[in-house]
Amino acid sequence: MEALLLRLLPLLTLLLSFLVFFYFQDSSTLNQKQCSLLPYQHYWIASKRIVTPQGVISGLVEVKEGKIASIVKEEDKDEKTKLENVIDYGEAVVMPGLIDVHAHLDDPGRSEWEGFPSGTKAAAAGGITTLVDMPLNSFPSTVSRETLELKLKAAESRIYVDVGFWGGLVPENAFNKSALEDLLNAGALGLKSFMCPSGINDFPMTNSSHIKEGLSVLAKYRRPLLVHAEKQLDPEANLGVEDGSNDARSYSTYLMTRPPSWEEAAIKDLVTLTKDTRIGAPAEGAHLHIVHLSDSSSSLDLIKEAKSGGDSLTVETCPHYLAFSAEEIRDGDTRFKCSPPIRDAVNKEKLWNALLEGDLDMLSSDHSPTTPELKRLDDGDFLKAWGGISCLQFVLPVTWSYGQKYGVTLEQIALWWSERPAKLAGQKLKGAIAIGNYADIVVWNPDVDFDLDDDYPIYIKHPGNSAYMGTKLSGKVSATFLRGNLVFKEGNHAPAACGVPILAK
Ligand SMILES: NC(=O)N[C@H]1NC(=O)NC1=O
Ligand SMILES: [Zn+2]
Ligand SMILES: [Zn+2]
Repeated sequence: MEALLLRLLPLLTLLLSFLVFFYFQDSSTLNQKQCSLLPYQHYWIASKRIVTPQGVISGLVEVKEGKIASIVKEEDKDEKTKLENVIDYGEAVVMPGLIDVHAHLDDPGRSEWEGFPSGTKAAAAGGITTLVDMPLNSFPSTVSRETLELKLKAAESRIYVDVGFWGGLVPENAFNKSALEDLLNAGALGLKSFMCPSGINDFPMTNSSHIKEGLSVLAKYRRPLLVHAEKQLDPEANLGVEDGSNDARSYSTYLMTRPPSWEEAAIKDLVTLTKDTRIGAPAEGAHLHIVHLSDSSSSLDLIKEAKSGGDSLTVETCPHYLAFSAEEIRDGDTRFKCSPPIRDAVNKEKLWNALLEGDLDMLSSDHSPTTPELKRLDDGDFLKAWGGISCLQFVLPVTWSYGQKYGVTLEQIALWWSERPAKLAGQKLKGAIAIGNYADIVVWNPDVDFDLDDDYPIYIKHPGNSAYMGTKLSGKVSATFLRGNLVFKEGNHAPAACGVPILAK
């Protein structure tokens, strides 16, 4: 009996390994099916307008196992190019997926404001394939290894696009080098801090000394510090709201509470500190990134000067500063409240110029949603309403629609929304349609207009809070590929949430 068993053993082992092999192959195919609306992993995307770093070409992009395997121009195609599984998008634009380096998804802790599933579904529907989540508005704030781990847990199997995480630089950890290193070693892509109250209790503001410390730690990691650059100059300013001479429902009242001089004062401090990031200076290797610039006057001049002096400094603005102006904001319409505030039309024109001239490096959403109650749409009190624009799903069509007047090109969109953000977030295999990169791709139709009304499929949690509702936009996203998976197609998402958390190594 024993002898028989011994002789059968090799056979049994073989049988068992076959079973194991087929079981795993089957479950991965199954899983694959749920991640992608396509039945294959090796295919070609054809279009007459493919946006590459070398310009817009007509041709084909070969996708194999999640990466871009080759790019073939129409004129270089011959019989040897063996094509199978071609998806022909015709005139539609094929562009690298957008990378939003500034979004608040509020998960865990305030998922009634947004949350990973709704936020990343909105991102996929809007052509964003990667976003970097801000360390505040969720609870607790992401300011340590432990709180980053809570983020990762909350994101598990719930993200429809890739998500990276900024860690928070706050007074509590700024002078604690090992705590900051711990947070960076845990994978935070960089740090973020505020120079004014953030509106979130467990995310207090930092001063210049905290920021200096942060930069010195980041230098070693070669990761950036993102700063909300507003410095509260006269918090006691009498706005006359109490005595009724200024109406809290009027936008101009809110505008007075946060003048451009706040941005200018913060940036003055920052450009003193960024001298340390120059080659040969003590914080060489660190980088400072100013988020959501609104003031296009003195603040911008200070940034330009620092850059030309060799400081490692970049700056973003957001679509809402480019789309809207203070003059148009109606009394009580708190959907438009954000900080720094949307300023006048002259300021907006100058921001566009700075973007076109290359003085502004990139765009981000600063999607900062909340509930309708906290947005105070019922009483329209600009002073009490939550400050934050809800927009994640719409940034591509908004940039395109409002940019028409300025002759914005497809290459510029890819530069502002993909290539430069990828660099800031340290993502070498993202941000461009290039061989070897992840196949993170958006397909969209610049010529298709749509109304953002109640019939439009919107995935952000509280569409009514968005300042873009009720507008007409051009540039409709038809497909989004994430690491080769077709995760969104014509209003439908792939069944499974197959985004990956992105951690720095
Ligand atoms: N906490 C938070 O999201 N604040 C953001 N909202 C806004 O309008 N500007 C911000 O920095
Ligand atoms: Zn901010
Ligand atoms: Zn923000």
